[in-house]
Amino acid sequence: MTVIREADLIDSIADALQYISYFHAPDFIRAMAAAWAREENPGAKQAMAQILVNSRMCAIGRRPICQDTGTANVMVQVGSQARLELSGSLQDAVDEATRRAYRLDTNPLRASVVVDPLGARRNSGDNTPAMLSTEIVAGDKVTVHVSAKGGGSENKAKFTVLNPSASVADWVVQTVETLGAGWCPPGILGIGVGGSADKAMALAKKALNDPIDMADLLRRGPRDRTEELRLEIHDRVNALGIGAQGLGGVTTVLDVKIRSFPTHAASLPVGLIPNCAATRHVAFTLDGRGPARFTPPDLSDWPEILLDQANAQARRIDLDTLNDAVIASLQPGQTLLLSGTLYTGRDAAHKRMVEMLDRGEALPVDLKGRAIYYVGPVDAVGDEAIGPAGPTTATRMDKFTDRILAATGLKLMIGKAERGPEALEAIARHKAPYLIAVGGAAYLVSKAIVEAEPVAFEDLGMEAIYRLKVADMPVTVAVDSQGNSIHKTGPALWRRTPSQTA
Ligand SMILES: O=C(O)C[C@H](O)C(=O)O
Repeated sequence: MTVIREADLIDSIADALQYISYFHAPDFIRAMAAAWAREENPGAKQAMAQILVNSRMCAIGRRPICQDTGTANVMVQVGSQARLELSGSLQDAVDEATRRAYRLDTNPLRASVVVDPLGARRNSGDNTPAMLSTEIVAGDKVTVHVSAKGGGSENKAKFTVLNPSASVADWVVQTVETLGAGWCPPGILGIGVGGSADKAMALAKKALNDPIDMADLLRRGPRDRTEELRLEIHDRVNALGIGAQGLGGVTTVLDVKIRSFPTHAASLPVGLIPNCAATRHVAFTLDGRGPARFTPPDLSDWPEILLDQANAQARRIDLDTLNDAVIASLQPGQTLLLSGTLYTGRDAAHKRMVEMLDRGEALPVDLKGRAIYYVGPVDAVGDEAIGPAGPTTATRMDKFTDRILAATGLKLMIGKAERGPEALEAIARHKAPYLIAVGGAAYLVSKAIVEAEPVAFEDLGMEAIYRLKVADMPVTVAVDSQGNSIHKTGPALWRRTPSQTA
């Protein structure tokens, strides 16, 4: 019987969480670089360029790829001939590893987990508890899959039970079309087919840990029904034209991973979980000889990309002198470099602001004529003004938008992904455009933030309101002051007929 020490397990999981916070896996870099190289829509290509440049910066700077450093998803497979020497529960050990990783002073990760989800939704402060799953397998080793799963992509998880004669591909393609861009495409689709409801979702999650090998599959052709289905879904989803960040383009998915399991004769359960541009996972095996070691990828794995050229064509906007003429002149798809003052505010801050307005109270910040950035940043280290600070999904703020715009005179919103009908109407009514920064380029974006100061709701942790000073922050106009949205026109332009259907 192999004995695995608790300290080795904890150290290995903590190191894995740190490692994946700043290193994309080489298979992901290769797939994203290939998608960037073949992209035809300049806006989508630029978004992927930012993702790749950000990724390389993070590998060098050892800072998080995305401000959403995710929930810690840990799958532990214990060999039946291995013994885990634990002082408490496995959950306790995994939580200790999570706590250590997320609170590491040289690279603190963002605490995103809230306890009491139906009530106070208080941030646990250290990203615990981890999402732990376990399995007893054959053998005398312990294998652990560690991933950091972002909220934006996890929010788009879907489940259905199809009629056994129905098409899984049809359901997946129709479903992805409804997901919008909050999951930060281009990414990976994890699909679980069969089993029971819970089994199908677990399979989908597991599938996301499988290597990205779509390029090989395209080259050699399918060998079985699962590979045929992967190819069909890959082709048909990319033909939807959603593209990077939902801007329209050739690539929406880099790969489609499918796992299946026997199921009831009456059922065809299907789970779908997307993974975003900040796909982060690693696996290791413990054999009783000490903690796992992780080898950093080679910097030559990343393509050489220069962003300066794109920035040279961007329009500079001074946030401190915004006026109606400037606002009215913003065009969907235009790239901007923002400088000046803006405020942050995301889910919890919006809810609280609207509750204050409902009670007739004054807000703690004056948003008149200002821009708000939907962001929950990572804490700063060293001489940083702020840690990685990419945008969060704006769609979640839609229900608050009309009220906030009407009550405050806010003039610009910055986030990621599309706005829904309610927000588009509010934007047109109040002539307050919506801009997007690239989800998954958080460290790059943070380099444009030169000052950051929490000014309200500090009890909300990363959801507090900050005053930021930015210098040349790169954004794209997504919705103009008339309510015209690039998330409608872009994908419509890039939609095409799938080249092959199995
Ligand atoms: O929480 C965040 O910072 C982002 C979130 O993952 C999202 O994609 O909306």
